[in-house]
Amino acid sequence: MVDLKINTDKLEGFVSKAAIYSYQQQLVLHQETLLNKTGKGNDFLGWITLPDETNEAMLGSIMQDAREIAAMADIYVVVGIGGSYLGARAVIEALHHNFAGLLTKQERKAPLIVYAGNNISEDYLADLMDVLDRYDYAMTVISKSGTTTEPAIAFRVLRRHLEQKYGKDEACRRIIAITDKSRGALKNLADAEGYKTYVVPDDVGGRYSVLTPVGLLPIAVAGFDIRRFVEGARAMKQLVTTAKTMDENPAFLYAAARNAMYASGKPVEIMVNYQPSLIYITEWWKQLYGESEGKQNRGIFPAGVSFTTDLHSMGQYVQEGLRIIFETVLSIEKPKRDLTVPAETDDADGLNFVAGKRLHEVNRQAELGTLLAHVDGQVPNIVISLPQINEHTLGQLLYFYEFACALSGYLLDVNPFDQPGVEAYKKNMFALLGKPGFEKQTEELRKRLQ
Ligand SMILES: O=P(O)(O)OC[C@H]1O[C@H](O)[C@H](O)[C@@H](O)[C@@H]1O
Repeated sequence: MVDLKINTDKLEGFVSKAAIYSYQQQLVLHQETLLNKTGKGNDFLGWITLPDETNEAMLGSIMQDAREIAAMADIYVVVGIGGSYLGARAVIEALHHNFAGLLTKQERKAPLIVYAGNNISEDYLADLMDVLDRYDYAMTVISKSGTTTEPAIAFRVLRRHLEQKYGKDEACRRIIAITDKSRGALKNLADAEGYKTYVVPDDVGGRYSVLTPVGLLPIAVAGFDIRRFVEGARAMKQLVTTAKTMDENPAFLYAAARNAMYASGKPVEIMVNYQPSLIYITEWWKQLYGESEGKQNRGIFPAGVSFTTDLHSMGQYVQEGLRIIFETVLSIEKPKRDLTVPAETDDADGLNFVAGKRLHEVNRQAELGTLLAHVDGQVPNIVISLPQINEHTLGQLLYFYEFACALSGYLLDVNPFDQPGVEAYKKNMFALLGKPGFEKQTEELRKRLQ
């Protein structure tokens, strides 16, 4: 069953319902194009059928690995960047206790997941190793291409640390590589060292890979139910790949609404949440939409805020800054916990008017009040709601975002499955570091920096 809902009522007055519904026919064609694999980037459509293809054998193998890892490690290091880590982190942080790092392993019932290889900060990695000196740990290194610099450097450093700590054979038992089936430096290394490996399928790009072992292994190690997660995605797949009208298909409505916003002069979409645990869902969404749509000098700019925290910083800009923004609120109907505001006899802080109310009720009124204030400030709002955060609803949500992204990219007439622009910084970095083969650029760039 799908329980994700999308509401575009608060776009009224900015774009007409007719303008949104005018995308209907195109969306039906794009849906077919995706399923028939006849559109742009059609060699990267393997993600569409992942929810059906992830069978019991795959889930069983990952869950078995997760049990073994849990038995040997207090900490599990996930080495990867971009699509090779954001999906796992998004789901894990959404499901985790907010202070998982301060709980014991027994309380967590699983190793603590930490992340490396998503930056090149010396301080970050050195600080991480201080911690890894003190705890039992294991790690996975995830890179589809197997050649990305950030995770490759982190893995080189951490591999040395792991081998010094446990010896080569035991270190080998504690490493799983997730990469291309046959190509890339990581694949070569994994073969040479004898690491266990999982494959990122050729036709699944990094940012669409959360339903492969790239996302599933870390999520399982963190103690969450990957079967329910895949089931959620499967339910959403069934809906968004078959429903042919805007009213039935939430991916149609989201893709159409955001394109109508863009066409009306609002090129910035801010994803809003009211739970800090959802910040990485926004980070994952930013990569998905930013890399998929930002090309050929077009695309909606994906930004994110976490309210009410950011109402005390970015709130001012959203309310009164340049009117180029629309918001998409990810609204959660029911919290996982139960906490009420206590009553005080002297009411010195004047808060007795909320005494006895759940904190969630206060948060909810903040959400509704903000929605109206922002709409009054000329910031239209789309609302995506989930009854609660759990593995099933997250599976639905992530697949919904993926399918809507593919449709939205086609509406913008770009290839939503490539990211040619990402290479520019890499080439410069290699040249500046003096990588063999980049000699000419090295000289040119160094001159420009003098
Ligand atoms: O999995 P990898 O090949 O290491 O790629 C990791 C990430 O970095 C690349 O530069 C791309 O921009 C991302 O789309 C990708 O997810």
